[in-house]
Amino acid sequence: MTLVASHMSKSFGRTRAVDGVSVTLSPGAVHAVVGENGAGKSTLLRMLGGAARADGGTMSLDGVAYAPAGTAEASARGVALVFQEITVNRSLTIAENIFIDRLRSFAGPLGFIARRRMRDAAQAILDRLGVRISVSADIERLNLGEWKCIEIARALSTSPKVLLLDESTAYLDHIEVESVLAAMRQLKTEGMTIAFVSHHLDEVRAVADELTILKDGHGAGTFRADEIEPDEIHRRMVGRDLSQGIYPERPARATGDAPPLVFEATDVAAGRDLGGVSLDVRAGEIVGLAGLKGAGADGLFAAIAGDQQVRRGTMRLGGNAYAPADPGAAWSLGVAHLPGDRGNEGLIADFSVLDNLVMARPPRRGPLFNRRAAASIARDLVARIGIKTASIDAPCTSLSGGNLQKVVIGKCLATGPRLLLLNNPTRGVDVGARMEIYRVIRQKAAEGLAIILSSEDMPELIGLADRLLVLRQGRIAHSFNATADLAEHEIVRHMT
Ligand SMILES: Nc1ncnc2c1ncn2[C@@H]1O[C@H](COP(=O)(O)OP(=O)(O)OP(=O)(O)O)[C@@H](O)[C@H]1O
Repeated sequence: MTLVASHMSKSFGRTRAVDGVSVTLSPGAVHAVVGENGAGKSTLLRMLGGAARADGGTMSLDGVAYAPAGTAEASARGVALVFQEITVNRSLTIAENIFIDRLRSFAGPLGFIARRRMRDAAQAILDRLGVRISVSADIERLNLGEWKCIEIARALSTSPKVLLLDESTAYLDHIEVESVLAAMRQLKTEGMTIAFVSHHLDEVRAVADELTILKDGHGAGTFRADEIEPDEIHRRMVGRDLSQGIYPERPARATGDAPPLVFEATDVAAGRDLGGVSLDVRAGEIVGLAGLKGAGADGLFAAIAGDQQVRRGTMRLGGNAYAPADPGAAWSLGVAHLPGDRGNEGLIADFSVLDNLVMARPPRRGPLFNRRAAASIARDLVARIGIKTASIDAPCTSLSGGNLQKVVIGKCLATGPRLLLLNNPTRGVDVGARMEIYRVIRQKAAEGLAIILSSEDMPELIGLADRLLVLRQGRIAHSFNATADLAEHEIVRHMT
């Protein structure tokens, strides 16, 4: 099915999120949409998928006018959209989540849902996607990437002709990314029309036939994917040359006394995943953690951040025994945690940018909230991290996904922590903004902050971490004492 969208526009108040953008999505082809955070990618996809009403422009499907009033109408016309944020309902089963809009189609003559049939159908879709998820698994125990796969399966359950994926790979580890990219290739050969948003040009180059670049709501060109070089894409997206690399220079290794130890874990076991890990982090150090989902990094962060009680082993912070009873206790002892899922854990979306930035440690004058000090902290962070927002009082619901991520980072820095736990800090963040964030992280380390960085992005670990630990099955499988000359495959080799 061919989806033609001409001169699409959408404003939010005075923000022209999408301004006169045209795209043509063709059957049997994958069309990537790339651009900086806030460039209008999600808004464009949402209009195509019926989740946002266009202010201007026209669309057609195989030549027939198409102006969906909602996602249900789009779906009935054969267009399915996977949203950027996680929308899985944790109180439902995996199969119910996949068929959430069509539960009734599994109802028998007496109105009971034929659960077995629904489960089999759900499993068939997951298998088609190539991901190893069993429908009988407990949904609460799945990780973010697996939830994302359930959402993609939900989109496929309607047998769409057009599939729109908004940053669906951002939550996946590299094995899941491979599965989803392979599924996209397969769907393409079956004649599906596919559009997807990604900040990873390697993915774009791996599967896309065409790509459209958005810049500040405008179309900045549509190209055949094999006809444009990554540097040129970056230049058009960001408006500057990034070929010099996006990682800040590493400081020379200090000679003389080693900086003080900030954090030590000895044989720490916690939850389901963490089997016994020892590590230490010194002031000014960035220690990287690599590993597949469930390999232990999330469990380790949960233990350090006070989200999960330690089953065995000990932790020390600044030389003192450290066993936070809950996340509040960890924050107040100077441990800031940037969670992997900003939607569920990091932000209160209805609150303003200011409120979210200072939430973890609101400045006070006596017993009262000091709004003037809070505004000054918020303004400083907005400028330093480059948060694109109409004002510090705008609600976080008005920010694009990548800018939300920057707010979570700002929130962590605002507390002046001594240990910072970063879980995929640049998930969904565009390359230009990533560069800014890396600069801030490096600068904070230079000021003495101890940082543990867990990431699914191998180049990020190599580019930023001073040392790297590879986790496998809850334990440290390998340590690299330097990362400057590491190749991705050397890390991956220890992960599986
Ligand atoms: N509901 C909303 N209310 C107000 N402004 C909004 C709303 N949704 C989006 N915007 C604004 O529209 C612009 C485009 O946002 P959009 O989410 O489409 O960007 P994006 O390219 O998908 O970014 P990202 O890569 O960060 O996800 C941004 O300036 C954003 O702040």
